[in-house]
Amino acid sequence: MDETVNFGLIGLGTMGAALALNIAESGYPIAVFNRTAAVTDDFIENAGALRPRLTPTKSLEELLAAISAPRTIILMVPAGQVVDQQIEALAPMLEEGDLIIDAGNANYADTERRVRDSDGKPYDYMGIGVSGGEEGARHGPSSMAGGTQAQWERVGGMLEAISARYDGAPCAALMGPGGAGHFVKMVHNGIEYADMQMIAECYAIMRDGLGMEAGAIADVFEAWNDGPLASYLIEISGKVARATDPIAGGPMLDAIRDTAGQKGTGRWTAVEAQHLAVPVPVIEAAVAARNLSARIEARQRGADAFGAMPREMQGAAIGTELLEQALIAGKILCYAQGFDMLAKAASEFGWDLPMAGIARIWRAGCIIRSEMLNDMASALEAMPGDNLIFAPPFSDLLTRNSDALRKTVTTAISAGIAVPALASGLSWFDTMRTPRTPANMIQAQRDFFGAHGFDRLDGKDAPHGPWGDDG
Ligand SMILES: NC(=O)C1=CN([C@@H]2O[C@H](COP(=O)(O)OP(=O)(O)OC[C@H]3O[C@@H](n4cnc5c(N)ncnc54)[C@H](OP(=O)(O)O)[C@@H]3O)[C@@H](O)[C@H]2O)C=CC1
Ligand SMILES: O=C(CO)[C@H](O)[C@H](O)COP(=O)(O)O
Repeated sequence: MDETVNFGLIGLGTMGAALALNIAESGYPIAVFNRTAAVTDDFIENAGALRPRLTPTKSLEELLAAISAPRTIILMVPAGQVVDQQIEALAPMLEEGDLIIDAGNANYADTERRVRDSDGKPYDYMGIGVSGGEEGARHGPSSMAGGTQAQWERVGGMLEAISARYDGAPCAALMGPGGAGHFVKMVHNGIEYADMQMIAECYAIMRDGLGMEAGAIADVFEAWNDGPLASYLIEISGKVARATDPIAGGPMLDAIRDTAGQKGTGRWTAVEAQHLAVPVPVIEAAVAARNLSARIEARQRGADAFGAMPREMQGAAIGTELLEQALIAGKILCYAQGFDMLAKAASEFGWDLPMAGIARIWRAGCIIRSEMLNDMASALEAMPGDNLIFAPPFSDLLTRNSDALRKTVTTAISAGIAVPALASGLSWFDTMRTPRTPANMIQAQRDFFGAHGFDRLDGKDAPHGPWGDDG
């Protein structure tokens, strides 16, 4: 084994520490640096058998001195200014052939800018999206690389070596140039928000509508994890529902405040979707739901002013089998929107995004990993450029399960259980099967107040309405 240190990593937080151990374990000795030196000391002390492959350093100068050319320095720090500060601090000390990789969650536009800024400088720059949380980073993440083919050839071997595997295939691939890797990771996180929100809405129906205890809800998630919904997020939802509060006893879930945090990747997805004019309402609903969850005082005020929701669900309106079918339909609609967004970005930015390849590297390692992604990879391969809802087996699954989604949404809404993600998915699906929408009214209104014109159905050249003095 070659023990030359060619890699360095800055930021030994949750992800950086796990990634450094994974890289070392996969056969790549690595030097590490952390702003707070005590964290580096702890990290090294707890590195066990991997200790000889790890070089602790106490300054950026020491870090760079510990790495031999060709030097690759991985940043695993919070997005935004911190990344820029690290690049600024490193840049004067870098030499021809050095490569900086931002492996955190960066906004793809920042990555594009940083790649442009590296032009004419001695160092190269790559943005790589890494998913899988702490466990994935330690034992096998899914990595979405942005960069040139030459850059991929330089670091792809290492990324594949540390990655998760699905049927032996590594979950790491080159997405395209510049910010493409971070764009794909951003959409992954948007889908993650939507997946999580739809699961939470099913939990709300079980808890508030069906009056089920956490243990019974855990049973349902565990059963679902043996069916078409089998996925990491369903698996951990079962574990979460099963867990007992070590402090007060009782279900852990019941002790957790209902305000969802967020670091911004879901919001970036919604904002970028608007820039691209691509409809991703399930993701947008999931972001809005997190924002609303944070307004805990306003929600209490609303309950006091207008009466608390939800109401009890009447009769045995829906069962958990129907709920499972609804979630199957919702999940397909959400992924169809996410892949649609990727396709739009590819055509807008001139990226040759490997659509089926993206589904393939999401099959293991990442937070949204699921069995369904295997079929999605085949569908995207068989019908490139088409929306997933039209590709068997998803068209068949939607035909079979969309009525359950409708019944679930209408029943939940009748009981005042908010199901924004499931409902948005359904409305998107309904619109996708409506040959004549009410947009003719919008066009008439726009023409009335702004003389914006419209197309006539009969093709005649008369682009304005008879609005007279009112218009
Ligand atoms: N946690 C997760 O599940 C995932 C996170 N990510 C992304 O990975 C990146 C790191 O996240 P995570 O490991 O969770 O974060 P943590 O908060 O656990 O760690 C942050 C790291 O960045 C360092 N750091 C913070 N601020 C500065 C600064 N101003 N200057 C220098 N170093 C700084 C910290 O050093 P110090 O010890 O001195 O504070 C620490 O090493 C983020 O971009 C995140 O979005 C990606 C996928 C999953
Ligand atoms: O990238 C991730 C998973 O894929 C991170 O865990 C990220 O922090 C999740 O986003 P948020 O904190 O906004 O829920």
